[in-house]
Amino acid sequence: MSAKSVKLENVTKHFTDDEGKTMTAVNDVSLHIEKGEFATLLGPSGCGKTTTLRMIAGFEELSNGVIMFGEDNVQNIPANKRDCTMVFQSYALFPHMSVYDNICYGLKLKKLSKSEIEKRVTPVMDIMNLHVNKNRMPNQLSGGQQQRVALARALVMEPGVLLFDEPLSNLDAKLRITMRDEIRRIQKKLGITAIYVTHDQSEAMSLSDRIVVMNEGRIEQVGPPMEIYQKPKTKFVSDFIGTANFLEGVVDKKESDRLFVKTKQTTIEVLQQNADTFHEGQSVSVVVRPEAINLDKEGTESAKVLKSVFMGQIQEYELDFNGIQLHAVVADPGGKEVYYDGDSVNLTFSQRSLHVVPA
Ligand SMILES: Nc1ncnc2c1ncn2[C@@H]1O[C@H](COP(=O)(O)OP(=O)(O)OP(=O)(O)O)[C@@H](O)[C@H]1O
Repeated sequence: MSAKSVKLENVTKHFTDDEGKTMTAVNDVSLHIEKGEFATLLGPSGCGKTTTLRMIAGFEELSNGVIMFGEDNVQNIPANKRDCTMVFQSYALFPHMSVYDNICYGLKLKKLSKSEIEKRVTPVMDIMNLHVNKNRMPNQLSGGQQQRVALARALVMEPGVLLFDEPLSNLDAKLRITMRDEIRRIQKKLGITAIYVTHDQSEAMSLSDRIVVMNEGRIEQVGPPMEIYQKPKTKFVSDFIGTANFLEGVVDKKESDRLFVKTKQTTIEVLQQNADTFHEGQSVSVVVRPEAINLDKEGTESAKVLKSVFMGQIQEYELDFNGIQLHAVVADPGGKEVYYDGDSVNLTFSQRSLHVVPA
């Protein structure tokens, strides 16, 4: 298996509907995915992630731009000749073929000998734990087992790039977690370049080296999961990834690595690496993650508890903070003072968990 890097340069896709109206599904997207990297395209329905994946696979033509696999421009290479394989949401197994024959299908098309096929298929079936089901038909398998066969069928092709189009959407919640761990384990073990499409942020967080957040056909931000969560560049990203409270205000003062934001509720000091990209007087939103809010009897800012819910590992609060509602989450509630509906509390914000984005 020889993993390939994938480069998209100014890729655009227009669609024209039956009435001749044109819409832009993917708008000037540039992206470089490294060899062996796991990258996830994440965004709301209709943001263009599947279209982007389909262009990489060769199922859709580009309206503009270039896609490279390694050093090769793949523009004139049809889908079945590209060095990539796609795993689909629907598994797309052949119902009349056994597990083994499904997995071998692509290799037979390539006219590999029986012994060569065996050599490739056996280790993949080992990794995927599929030997016991070798002779079964797809309709005798559970959803998770079918998806495992679909993944095995893709892996035996030893593609330079492995593409996933929401492959776990049809599985129940528990199995989704098992399968995503399995996908990640195998991808790491084999060093495959993987591009994965999902609208499920926890899937993207747990699988990816980098997440590509898309919105309305454009890339909003690319980065490792933690960076996307802690340092969102836009309000859209902070809202789409995790839960966010927003305090709207203006930059009152800035220093090299911090901003002082005057909001209607309070003035907040935020440690901000890119403070120099903001200017005094600029309208901004302070992203306050639920875990950035500390509740105490003593503190600088008072709030009222509207709702307090014990969830086992966490205590969730809805707070009224000078006219706006904040959602707060406190870990390990057993070891801390718990507040109840109607209580007055004081708030402090963990500076390091705050972030400022343009309004
Ligand atoms: N073949 C097509 N003809 C016309 N419009 C299309 C076609 N395929 C996609 N679109 C439109 O392009 C936009 C992007 O679609 P795309 O399927 O890439 O989004 P997505 O982010 O993958 O969404 P979802 O998660 O719902 O699959 C949508 O507005 C969609 O309606």
